[in-house]
Amino acid sequence: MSKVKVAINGYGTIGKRVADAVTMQDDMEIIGIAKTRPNYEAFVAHDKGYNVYTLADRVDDMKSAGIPAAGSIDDMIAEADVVVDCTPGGIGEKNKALYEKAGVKAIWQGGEKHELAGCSFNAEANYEEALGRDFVRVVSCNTTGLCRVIYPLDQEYGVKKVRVTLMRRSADPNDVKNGPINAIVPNPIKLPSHHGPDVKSVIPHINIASTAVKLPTTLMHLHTLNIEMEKDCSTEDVKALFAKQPRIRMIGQGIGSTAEIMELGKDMGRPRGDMWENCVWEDSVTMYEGELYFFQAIHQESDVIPENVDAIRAMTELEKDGAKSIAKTNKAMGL
Ligand SMILES: NC(=O)C1=CN([C@@H]2O[C@H](COP(=O)(O)OP(=O)(O)OC[C@H]3O[C@@H](n4cnc5c(N)ncnc54)[C@H](OP(=O)(O)O)[C@@H]3O)[C@@H](O)[C@H]2O)C=CC1
Ligand SMILES: O=C(OP(=O)(O)O)[C@H](O)COP(=O)(O)O
Repeated sequence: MSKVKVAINGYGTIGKRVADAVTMQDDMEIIGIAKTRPNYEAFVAHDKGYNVYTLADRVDDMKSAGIPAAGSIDDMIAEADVVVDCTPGGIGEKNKALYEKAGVKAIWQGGEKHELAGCSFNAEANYEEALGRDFVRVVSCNTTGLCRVIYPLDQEYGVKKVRVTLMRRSADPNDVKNGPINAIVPNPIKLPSHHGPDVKSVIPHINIASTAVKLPTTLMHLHTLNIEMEKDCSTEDVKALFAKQPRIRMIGQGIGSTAEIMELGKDMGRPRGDMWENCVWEDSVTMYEGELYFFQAIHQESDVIPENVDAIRAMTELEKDGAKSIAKTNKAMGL
């Protein structure tokens, strides 16, 4: 069977990782990536063997900088079965007409609105909803992290109410433009933050409210969760449930911070030191007066990457069973 042809439009933090994760799969391949300028990321993409495409009026700029551009973004889209749009939030929306015109399937990221795709995706929670669809949005890093813990709890015990505070990294490690560098910023001040409504775009019946702040750190996000459930369960029940989820890692062994989790990712030899799983502190999992409390850390640069691979598989119906796709993706990535 021929491989599904995938194009990456926007080769930044998320795009470069999706490209590498797709390359690790045996049922899909990267036919090209798009960059708007010939910076170091474009050179690395070229050195890795990816065909580099660019905006129609910049093909010559790319060539004169030393990157033999394969053509325009339109040319790339024409070759693809699925485009994974990883352009900055708000830009992807403008590309929808291009994808419709070319009759190509497209995946957007969490920086775009739910309405753009009409289907917000998390592999564990609603894989089946994306089967055969033309347009899907993989929810943001924080929303992905929330769905991964809320969905199994809801399946097992029925979730009555979720209250979550998100302490967000303010910028990615390579981002020299954003901050704060010496402040804690309620973001947004007007509540709730987008994360609660976003969870409902994947699992509509969940009662959830979220608040969020930005902190002067680049490594990871950290969530404090408080969940009420319909059925009784113990601390040990929840730990056991989390431990068997395919994209949750229980954290202990003296790890007391996001910095040490990032060091663990590097020590494990993960590409770029990525941590694709939710990292739940085992000792934080606590049932108190019938309510669940715990901390989890989310690696914003990488947790949505396996979800993008599963979304491609669902949309192209390479695999109808979500659990099988998750297992296949995880195995190929070494997760
Ligand atoms: N970073 C994160 O923590 C996460 C981000 N997301 C979401 O993923 C999406 C992408 O974010 P992220 O990877 O961080 O963004 P980045 O800014 O790191 O990367 C976006 C890339 O898109 C390229 N680009 C800009 N304009 C265009 C264009 N018109 N056509 C093609 N490429 C373009 C830029 O490359 P160039 O140099 O070529 O201009 C840039 O490298 C957003 O929706 C974001 O909300 C989701 C989860 C986590
Ligand atoms: O999807 C993310 O976060 P979010 O779930 O808080 O929107 C990424 O970390 C990007 O967030 P940003 O829009 O603060 O760069």
